[in-house]
Amino acid sequence: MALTGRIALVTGGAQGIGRAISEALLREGAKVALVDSNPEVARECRGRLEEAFGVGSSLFFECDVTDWAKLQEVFRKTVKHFGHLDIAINNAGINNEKDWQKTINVNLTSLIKGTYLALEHMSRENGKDGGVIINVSSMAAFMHSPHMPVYTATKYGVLGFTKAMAEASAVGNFGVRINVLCPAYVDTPLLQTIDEEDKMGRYFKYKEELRQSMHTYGILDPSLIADGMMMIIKDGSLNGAVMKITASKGIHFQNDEPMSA
Ligand SMILES: NC(=O)C1=CN([C@@H]2O[C@H](COP(=O)(O)OP(=O)(O)OC[C@H]3O[C@@H](n4cnc5c(N)ncnc54)[C@H](O)[C@@H]3O)[C@@H](O)[C@H]2O)C=CC1
Ligand SMILES: CCCCC/C=C\C=C\C(=O)C/C=C\C/C=C\CCCC(=O)O
Repeated sequence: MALTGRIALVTGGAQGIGRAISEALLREGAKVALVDSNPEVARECRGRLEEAFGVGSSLFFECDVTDWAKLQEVFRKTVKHFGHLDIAINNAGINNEKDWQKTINVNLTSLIKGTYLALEHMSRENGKDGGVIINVSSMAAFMHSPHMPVYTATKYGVLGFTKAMAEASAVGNFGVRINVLCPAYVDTPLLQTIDEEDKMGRYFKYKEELRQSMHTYGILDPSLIADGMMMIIKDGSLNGAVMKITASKGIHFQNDEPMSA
């Protein structure tokens, strides 16, 4: 997929991984709608992106992805403004083991809603031209960390939902490729939550173990995650792909064993 003139929507786009992919897309000539709930980081991000890529290239929406009506409006306004939608990246995510229901709501429920909204605007079923969706999971979907059980559960959920949806898209001829990305630790403000008792709850006491785990497995640069996303966006053969990105193996794919009866 050539990216000039393509239209992308990125949730959690103003910081960390979301910002890195937004910048990569803009560099290659795409136009990007950035959706973020944090007005401060969004303001800073907006200034930088408009300076670097021009005022018309990006759109900013202050929106909490858990607000269903607002999220619907954001997709509608993006399509109205740019004319259509080609790429949706459901990236917004949090770590909050204390308010764990919020973690499920942001990381899983809202990602499912984001996927359905993206399909509404891209699927051939709705008379649209197709596109690509990337859902952001984590290596936590493969690692069973005892210090982040609900976060881990949401990332397992994202993995399973996305694989099932990819097959639904193939079977239903939606014309939309749906893939999942599973990074290991990435150098973003999310990692700092291990020092926040109100986010870690009963697992706060394990923060040194988590720090040690980061040391053991390494911490990736967000630009590498953006590189992986760009590979998925550009490779038209990928649907249902599970891309892992780790310090030890770099960008690689998970291959499931075929099920036997
Ligand atoms: N940083 C890491 O080590 C890893 C992160 N991930 C996943 O990557 C995704 C992005 O994470 P990071 O960039 O690291 O986090 P981050 O905390 O640096 O950035 C997340 C962005 O999402 C926004 N956001 C959070 N809740 C939101 C909501 N309810 N509605 C709208 N926007 C919201 C934040 O304001 C922020 O701008 C998450 O899904 C995370 O679980 C996956 C593997 C590793
Ligand atoms: C509740 C505690 C959270 C603390 C850290 C915050 C965010 C973590 C984000 C992740 O998604 C990272 C998850 C897992 C990575 C773990 C190991 C990767 C090892 C991969 C390898 O090299 O084999």
